[in-house]
Amino acid sequence: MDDPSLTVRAPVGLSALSLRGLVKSFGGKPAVNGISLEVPAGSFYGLVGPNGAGKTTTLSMATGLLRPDAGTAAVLGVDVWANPLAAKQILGVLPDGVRLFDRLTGEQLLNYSGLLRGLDRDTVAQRARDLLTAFDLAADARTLVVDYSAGMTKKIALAASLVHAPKVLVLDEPFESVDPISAASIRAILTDFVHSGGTVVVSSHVMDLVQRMCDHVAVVARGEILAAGTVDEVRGGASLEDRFVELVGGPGRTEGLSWLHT
Ligand SMILES: Nc1ncnc2c1ncn2[C@@H]1O[C@H](COP(=O)(O)OP(=O)(O)OP(=O)(O)O)[C@@H](O)[C@H]1O
Repeated sequence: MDDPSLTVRAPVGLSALSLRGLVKSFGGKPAVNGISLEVPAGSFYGLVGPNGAGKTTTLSMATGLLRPDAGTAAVLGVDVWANPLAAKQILGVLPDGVRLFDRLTGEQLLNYSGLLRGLDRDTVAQRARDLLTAFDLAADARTLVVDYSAGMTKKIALAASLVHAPKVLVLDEPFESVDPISAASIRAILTDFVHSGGTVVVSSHVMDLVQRMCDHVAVVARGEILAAGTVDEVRGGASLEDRFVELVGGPGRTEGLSWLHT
């Protein structure tokens, strides 16, 4: 953290997200194989792993979107599956492959999301305007979400996940399809959120971004956690990217594609 005065105000020792022994199989094939993870309150936590590692499956179980075969998930001590309404009040979620009510305009979608969360009309209208401005979508507030680009859709979904002022944000690939200027402003919004006492968990494939942005990281592969801790602990003096490759295994073989050579 750049400014030492911006200390995290979360209760000491309380996990923002506590995953214990999460298991999920699809058609008998294990996707998540007993994942346990403690995300400290006030941390900016990165979840990295190769394609198909089980990141989305884990985050879906952690946020009440996919029922685990076994294991538990709790947000700030509230069990996500035993007490879903209370958990969802303190959680903001950007799911993978965002499915939105895309026949609404961006502004209507934010208003709808806020009203669903029980906010009053005036509060929600003000927050919707603030979020549209913060995500550089004010000019497209009256455009249908179905007509948004992929990056704009990601941004409006992220804005919708914030409208009820959650305490813990779980974001699956928030930077995918987002241009560099928007990515920088999203990073600033998330960093500010953490500095004010919130917790952010992001999955990402971009190691450099995770190394710069996050203070903690977990490396997932084949449905298991290979390493977890502060970014410095996990990378152990190397770059996160080199450490990732070392943990997960090197690049695949390309010899079989000789027919592609010109
Ligand atoms: N609904 C589903 N039905 C069947 N198999 C699934 C389903 N969802 C995920 N899987 C399988 O579970 C495994 C983990 O997938 P998951 O989407 O969690 O990985 P990921 O780490 O998020 O990958 P990526 O980085 O490519 O998004 C994969 O083998 C995937 O094929």
